[in-house]
Amino acid sequence: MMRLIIRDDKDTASSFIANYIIDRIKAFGPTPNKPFVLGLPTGSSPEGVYKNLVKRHKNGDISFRDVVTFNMDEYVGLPREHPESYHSFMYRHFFSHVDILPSNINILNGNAHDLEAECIAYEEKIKRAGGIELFLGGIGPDGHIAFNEPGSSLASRTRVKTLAYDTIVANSRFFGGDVAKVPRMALTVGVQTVLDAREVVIIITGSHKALALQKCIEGGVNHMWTLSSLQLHPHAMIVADDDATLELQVKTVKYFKSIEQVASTQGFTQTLPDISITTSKRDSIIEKLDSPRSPKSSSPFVITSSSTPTSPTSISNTSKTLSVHKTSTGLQRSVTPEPVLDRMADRLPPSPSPAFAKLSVSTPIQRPITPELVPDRMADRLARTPQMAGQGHDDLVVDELPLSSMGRRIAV
Ligand SMILES: N[C@@H]1[C@@H](O)[C@H](O)[C@@H](COP(=O)(O)O)O[C@@H]1O
Repeated sequence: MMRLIIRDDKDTASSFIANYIIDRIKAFGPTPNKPFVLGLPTGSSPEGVYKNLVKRHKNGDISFRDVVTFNMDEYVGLPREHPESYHSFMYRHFFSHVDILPSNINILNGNAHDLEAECIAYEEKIKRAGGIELFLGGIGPDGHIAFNEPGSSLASRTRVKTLAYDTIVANSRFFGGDVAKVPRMALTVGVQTVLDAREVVIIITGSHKALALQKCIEGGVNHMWTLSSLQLHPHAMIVADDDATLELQVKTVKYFKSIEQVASTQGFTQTLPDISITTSKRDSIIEKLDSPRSPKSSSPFVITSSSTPTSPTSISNTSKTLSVHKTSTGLQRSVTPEPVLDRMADRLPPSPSPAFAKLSVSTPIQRPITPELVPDRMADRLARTPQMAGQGHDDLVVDELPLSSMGRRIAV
């Protein structure tokens, strides 16, 4: 399920994420041949995360030498050297301060001659790098992720995008408050590009993002709040500060806080993707779990706890993690045995029954309904169409229905 981690303020949310990313990189153990692929955002929200990453790097806690990065987006037509280009932002806040190899940095080129080709090539490059291990992101106040503005397809991939007016206004603060100076278009990874990452971590801070957080967590999956697509991701985590939770129900906040608390007191860290499980292995596990049981293909996987070392910055300092293990017994999953899709049929008496037969359309049902509460005038229209009688529509013709003392009779 989606995790929501709540911290008091932006600083503690930022350091939580930075520590989390460092833990992930360390656990992955990247090498030049097997680098850790990290998706990165811009914006004011992740600035604190970068600050912490740089600090930890300077302390000698983490190296980015074997990390490959893919940025989410870039403005179209803004010179790369412009202080507000996402290229400039990334070097200013992160790349210039750590040991990442310039050849490992990938940012969309918003000045490419052929923008569409640039986007296609970017997707290809991500694929060639083995896919994104962890995508860090922020959101706009309208719930957009990267530049996937409201209404973006949830199946979208890297492409050219016209910015929504809300975003132009919000981002004008980086252009001296002048809306006219904000580029109208951007290149952005798609919603599906983000969902393809093995893990997604989103930072949301400030009361101006509270409605977006509420829509994305308590609302349904909706292309008008593109972050809500994370509900479909098996390993998504949102890290919010208190202010960003202002629109959430109290019980939602309490529940997510309790998950973290219980995990910590019970000695479980909520491990996300098993680093050793590659996409293909994961897919085959899912396939096995989904395939019908047979002596040969039955999938003996069960969720258990195991002891593995965790770093001091994990959610708890205990040593248990949740992971998938093989067992010698058969499939053990605590799911409802058979999905029960529709119980309504059970409630209807078996047909034909006298009660059911009475429901035929030619027999008006008498339902006392207050006149002004009848919004559907169809019955009236049908009754006023005498030519339909005798034309094979007898079953549709209803009598002119007298008003009863209780209200009005209608036919269905
Ligand atoms: N394309 C970026 C998004 O990736 C970012 O999440 C958003 C929020 O920025 P901020 O964190 O400054 O609110 O800004 C832009 O629209």
